Amino acid sequence: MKTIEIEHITKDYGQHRGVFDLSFDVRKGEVLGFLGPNGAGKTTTIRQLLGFIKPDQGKVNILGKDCFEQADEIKKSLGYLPGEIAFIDSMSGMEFIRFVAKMKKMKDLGRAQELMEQFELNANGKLKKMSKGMKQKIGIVCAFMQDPDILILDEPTSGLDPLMQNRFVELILSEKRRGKTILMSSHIFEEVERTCDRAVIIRGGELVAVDTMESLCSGKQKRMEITFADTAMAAGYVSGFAKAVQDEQDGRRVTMKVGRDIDEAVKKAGAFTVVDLNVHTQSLEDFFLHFYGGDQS
Ligand SMILES: Nc1ncnc2c1ncn2[C@@H]1O[C@H](COP(=O)(O)OP(=O)(O)OP(=O)(O)O)[C@@H](O)[C@H]1O
Repeated sequence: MKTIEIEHITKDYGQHRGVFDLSFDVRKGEVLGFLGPNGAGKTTTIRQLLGFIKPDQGKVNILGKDCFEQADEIKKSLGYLPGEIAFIDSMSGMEFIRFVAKMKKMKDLGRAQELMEQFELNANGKLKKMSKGMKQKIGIVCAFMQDPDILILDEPTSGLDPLMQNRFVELILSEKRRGKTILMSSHIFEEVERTCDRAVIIRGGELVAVDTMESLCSGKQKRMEITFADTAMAAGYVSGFAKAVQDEQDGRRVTMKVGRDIDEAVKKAGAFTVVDLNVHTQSLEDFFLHFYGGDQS
């Protein structure tokens, strides 16, 4: 069942800025990664889901309701973390959390308290004196504290240190186990790889790819480096495995890029004496640059 449906939306800001004929959906209970370089149109898409702007063409629905016309009804089931949060600087973090809770008509702040503990957040200080990371934690508390069924998160870990990024991944995984539906834009490939079931990749406002993480990552390659006991063995290996290249400086060493043929690469080496072996996996980031093309900013 589709929880979020984006059907052929266009929001044209001119000069090829915006999103163009974009379609994808988020299924009930899945975590969908929404990826693309700066200016690709992720926030523009998310703002249409929140009903802040109306598509020029096409339809955006959440739970079968129109995101623009029925935004107020949808908001009851939705937790939203904006890319840039509009804080009221004169408030303390805790006052802001209470203010948001009041707007959401929440009475019980138990879940907010749990989240503050989980993210080691002391929200008593004034917002204007808080670091970007602390403000981001407040945004996370506000998005999750009502225990919504659907979460839309725009760059959720921006400003968080690696330890807190990890806590965030744990939070997403536990919410996923509880059946939540999550759409998350991100530049952090590791968090996408660890949390998402599928990913949508956009560039220049247009869809580039949509697939399961498993299938997207199956194209990831490894760089393998084998050192044999002598140069004759290395030459023998290269003659039997065309992808391998013998090192010009150290003739005992061969290097190659392997994917699904890793088994063949390893088994062929077994015919010789291996003295060293190194395997470097292509990062998800390097891998996705192939989809992004050369216009990363
Ligand atoms: N209100 C607006 N008026 C004019 N142009 C806009 C407006 N909002 C966004 N744009 C342009 O639309 C394009 C997409 O912007 P958007 O913020 O959606 O990208 P993004 O994928 O979220 O990027 P980032 O990763 O940098 O946050 C950009 O070229 C941006 O300058």
